[in-house]
Amino acid sequence: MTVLSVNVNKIAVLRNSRGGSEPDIVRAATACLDAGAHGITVHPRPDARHVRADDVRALAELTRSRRVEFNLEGNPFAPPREGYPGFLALCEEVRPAQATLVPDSDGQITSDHGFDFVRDGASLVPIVAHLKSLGCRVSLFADADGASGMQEEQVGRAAAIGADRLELYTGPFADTYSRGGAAPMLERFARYAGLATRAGLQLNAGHDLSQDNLGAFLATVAPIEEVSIGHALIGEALYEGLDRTVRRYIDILEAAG
Ligand SMILES: CC(=O)[C@@H](O)[C@H](O)COP(=O)(O)O
Ligand SMILES: NCC(=O)COP(=O)(O)O
Repeated sequence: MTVLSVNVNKIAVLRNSRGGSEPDIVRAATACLDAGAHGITVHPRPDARHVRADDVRALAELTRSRRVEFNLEGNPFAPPREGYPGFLALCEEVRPAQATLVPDSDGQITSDHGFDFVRDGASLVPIVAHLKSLGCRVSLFADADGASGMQEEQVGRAAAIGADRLELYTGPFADTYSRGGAAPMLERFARYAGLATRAGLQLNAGHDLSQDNLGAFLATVAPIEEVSIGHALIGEALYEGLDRTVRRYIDILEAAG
């Protein structure tokens, strides 16, 4: 079975909007694990717009105590700055079970592309080796739709880098799925997955996956070891939790007379 790692970045977005400590990211992650999630993902960004270094430390502690996977995502080339020690420094400190390298530029609103392994492969080799020496499984964010170049060439270069897995960037799939007619895109993803698997790479997938599109994706693209899901899952949790929560407030008001 494909395992689920819940990305809790959005809990920190809500928390930071008021500057306090609620909603509590460790409590939210604990609820996800209690519900059966297999791991927790965060993607701290250099501008600390949501998850911060302290959150990374607290979630590393939680996942260690629960013996589940902690997946830390980020750009290893982004320089450290005040409040952000840098992705590699965080990995050295907390030793996540999985480090997922993502080629985001600073200030990017969200991840929107994978690595071009022909261009970036050589620079990734020592970073991947270092992370593996720390005991991390290493995954590389990848454009399965061919946006970075020919699939055969991209997968061939990716396989030579030394990483364990590729994370298929599913944004383009989710986009076409929401507009209808995702079959050609799914075929491209399935083809890329076949090439990568034959090259000895395991596969993760993530970005804009949701209750709506996940089943269709997994029915066509295989084998996927892990999906990391955050934005849609937290939004869906609001819809699914609002009814119960509002009823509790009504109960309090009624009890108060
Ligand atoms: C790599 C990836 O697809 C996710 O980590 C996504 O980028 C979440 O990051 P944000 O929550 O900052 O959008
Ligand atoms: N790696 C993808 C991830 O962690 C979550 O992406 P999204 O569901 O927030 O788009």
